Amino acid sequence: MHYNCDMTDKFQIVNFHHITFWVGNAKQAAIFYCTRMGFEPIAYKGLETGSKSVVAHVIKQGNIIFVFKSALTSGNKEIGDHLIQHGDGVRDIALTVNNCGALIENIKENEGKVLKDTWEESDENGTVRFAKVAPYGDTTHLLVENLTYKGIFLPGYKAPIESTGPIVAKLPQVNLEYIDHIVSNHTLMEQAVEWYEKNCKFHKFWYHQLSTDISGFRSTVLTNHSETLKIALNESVPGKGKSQIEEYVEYYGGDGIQHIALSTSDIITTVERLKERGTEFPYVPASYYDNLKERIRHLKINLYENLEKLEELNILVDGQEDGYLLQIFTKPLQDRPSLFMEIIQRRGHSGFGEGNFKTLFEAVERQQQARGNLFKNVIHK
Ligand SMILES: O=C(O)C(=O)Cc1ccc(O)cc1
Ligand SMILES: [Fe+2]
Repeated sequence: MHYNCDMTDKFQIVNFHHITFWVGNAKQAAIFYCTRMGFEPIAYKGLETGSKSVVAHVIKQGNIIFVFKSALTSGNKEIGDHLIQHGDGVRDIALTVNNCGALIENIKENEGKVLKDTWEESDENGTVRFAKVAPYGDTTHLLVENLTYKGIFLPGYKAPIESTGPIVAKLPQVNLEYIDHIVSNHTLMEQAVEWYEKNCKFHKFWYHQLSTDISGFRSTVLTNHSETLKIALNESVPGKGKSQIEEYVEYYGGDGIQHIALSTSDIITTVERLKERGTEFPYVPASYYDNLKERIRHLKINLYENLEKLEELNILVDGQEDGYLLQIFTKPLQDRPSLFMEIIQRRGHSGFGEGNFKTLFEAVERQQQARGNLFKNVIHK
């Protein structure tokens, strides 16, 4: 059956609610993100709260919530298999929706995969309705419809049982504010793009393709009806060698989340403080900054930041007369070259930094080369 009516009447996907990582040791992973990136513990469930099989440490910064989960018992096949396949990584992107039931009905009409039909959970702070769906690979979306909930996170979670300690408390504030966009890597992205278009009623926001001497990729950006939420999907374009998308898919063991872009309203201070905390950023060649002054003039960007400071911190700039954005990637945040973060500041520019794509791509490619995974003249079958 085909719907002609506007499904956005029936449901809306409003925003990112939280991101869940499945990791080998949730306690240690959570403290890594607190120490390196300035998150703070806000909620917990584990043995002490009556959660016998899975532990969850919930950390927050601005509106950004990360949840780290690990198995407490031996023989947890679901989390165990996920770890063998993917290593530590993003399992789920929870989405805030205004009508869980209507979204699930739409997915069923489209024969999209529903992992778990709607259910409700309550505690003394109220009730939340959930459902769980699967867009591609082993990545899932928990749908979260807040019916009456007023607690700190979600039903069943309690206050954290430990703090980050006195030294972390002294570290400078990073001031990350919200999730700007999320990007996934795919062997082939078309099916996943269609999944979001049909099931979530997302529409295409942007499309871009680029190649270097060795490799290339294409990227499709999707957004919801009111354009409050953006996700991008990447796949390789055939080139002379292995692309960073292929490297990711090989090490992650399938399609999955490549980066999460976190926003700040003062990227210079944010990046300085992330560096003080030990977060590492890839190098951007000086030639980028040699050209930047001219590009800024050409694009008629009214740059507020100090150019030398941007160069010192390897922050990139792109935009046009009516607005611009500043962005930087971190290095991968675990041993496998899988997940990294992007830090982004928008000054009146809601698009993607087309003029930075190649520089960002090449900065990752240099790391790929250092890992011994960038070869020319690989024959593609
Ligand atoms: O512009 C952005 O936000 C990007 O994130 C661009 C990008 C995405 C993926 C890559 O592997 C390299 C560059
Ligand atoms: Fe990005």
